[in-house]
Amino acid sequence: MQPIFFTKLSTIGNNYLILNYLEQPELSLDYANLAKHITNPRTGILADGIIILLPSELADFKMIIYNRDGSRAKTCGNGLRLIGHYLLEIERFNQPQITIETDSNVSILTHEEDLITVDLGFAHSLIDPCHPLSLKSQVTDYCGDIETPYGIWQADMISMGNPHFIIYTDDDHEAFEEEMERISKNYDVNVGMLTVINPNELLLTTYERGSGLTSACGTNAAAAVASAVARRQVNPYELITVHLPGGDLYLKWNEEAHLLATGHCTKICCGTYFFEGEKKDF
Ligand SMILES: N[C@@H](CCC[C@H](N)C(=O)O)C(=O)O
Repeated sequence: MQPIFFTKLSTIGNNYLILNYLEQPELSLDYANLAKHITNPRTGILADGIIILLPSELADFKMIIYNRDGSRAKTCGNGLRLIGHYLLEIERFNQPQITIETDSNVSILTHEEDLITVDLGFAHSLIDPCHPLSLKSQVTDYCGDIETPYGIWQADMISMGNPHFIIYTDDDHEAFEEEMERISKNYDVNVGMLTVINPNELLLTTYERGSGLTSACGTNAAAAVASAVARRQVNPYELITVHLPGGDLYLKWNEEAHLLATGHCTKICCGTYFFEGEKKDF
């Protein structure tokens, strides 16, 4: 039985267990298996995933993300801000900005008091990965057709380092939950149903790859803003409020066409989980 010390943090209801291996990387652990067990709502600590915090040779710190089902994620917008919040608390975020390596790239974090902003960089098209979205992008550069029981849907196929489909609708998002799950599993992507409220406000529901419906997904919100800016549905260079089931996230497409996300983070609890390896569920 291996004791795993964790800290659980949440931002607008998207919550992760942070395992701090900065001082002594724990390399022998099967993190994928651990993620499945430790996040189990009945026999573990309910969470959307785990984040392993490690030293980095490329950046100030490194983080590795596992979803609830044990799949590894390339990056995590909310997780990056949660790591910033955690590093502030343990007094390892003493400079104006820090850099975090993920499986996808290096992201920059800044803070004002305890409000963390993450620069998620460019949005890219999943259709043509060499195509960063810009105000000159054409819809055909990033939008593709997908087959659904409702007919052919159009999805904006966007990478924020991890893969996203953004689907526009004016209908109630709840009606599409099953279909979002099917699309997520078929295409191995995070799926966002998006409604444009006005040029500074969006409504978004996300079915996350590997974690299911969550209260909020930072990279999906960034992909939604990138799509909506490219389609001239929301204003570039201004703060866009994205209303998510767990609350509001504030995003901006800046002058460099980078996506920035800001929102509050909360520490929920910390403790020790006793990992038995392969365990039987009830
Ligand atoms: N909740 C995250 C995204 C986590 C990873 C995602 N499920 C994936 O597998 O790509 C966020 O806030 O970005």
